[in-house]
Amino acid sequence: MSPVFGEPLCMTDACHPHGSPRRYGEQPDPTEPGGNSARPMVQRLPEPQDVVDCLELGTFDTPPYYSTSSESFRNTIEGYSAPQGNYDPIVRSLHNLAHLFLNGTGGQTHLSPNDPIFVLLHTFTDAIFDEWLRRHSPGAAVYPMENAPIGHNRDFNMVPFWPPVTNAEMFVTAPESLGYSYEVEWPTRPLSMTEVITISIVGAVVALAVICFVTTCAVRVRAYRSYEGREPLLGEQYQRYSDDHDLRQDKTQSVV
Ligand SMILES: O=C1C=c2cc(C(=O)O)[nH]c2=CC1=O
Repeated sequence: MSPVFGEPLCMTDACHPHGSPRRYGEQPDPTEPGGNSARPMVQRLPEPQDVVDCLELGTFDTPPYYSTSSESFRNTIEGYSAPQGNYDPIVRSLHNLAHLFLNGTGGQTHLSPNDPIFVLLHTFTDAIFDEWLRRHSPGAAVYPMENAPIGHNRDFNMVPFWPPVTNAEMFVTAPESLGYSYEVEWPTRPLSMTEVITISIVGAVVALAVICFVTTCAVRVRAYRSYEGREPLLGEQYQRYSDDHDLRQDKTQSVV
């Protein structure tokens, strides 16, 4: 039976042992082991603008280095903050929002890797992280040295990788250090009103300067052309005042 949107969902463990809502009386769908193949819990996916916003966050992580961190790129890309970085307990964005939209198997932490789309979602999330590192290295790209949850300080080994690899060793841009790169056309931020006004004013001033320059050149060329061919008042045959003056001085000296 196909699910009917808008019907009440059972939200108790008695109805859905894996913790996902299923309609009363509905049998688990073997192709959806997570259940909850009815209406998604959220009605929208992340937007390109959300990616633009989170890429602008200037700090990798902030205390308490947890899912409650505010103005933290890590917590924002994870999806516990608004895309602009402010933490709000009811907000789900970016990676988490995509998981919740997937619903069913892809929407539950302990099952989501079974959904093939998991790889695409996490690869794209890593591509955003790689782009953030590229844009903010080395200034803002600082991994917490201490006080992060266990296993998440800078020099701690990442669990469960073997041979051991520290968080710091993976806090590097992929093309330079890991031997792969992502081919993504990143969305761009639309200009703010202030930027539009500033660009318009600068453009107008530059245009005015060009017009003034061209007009001045044209007037000078015209003046020069109208001067050409006219007889100068003082021709070459006339002695200049300074020559005349020098001559007279010489004469005076010889008399004396
Ligand atoms: O598989 C996952 C499912 C998730 C659900 C949330 C949530 O924000 O409620 N976050 C998730 C991460 C997952 O990896």
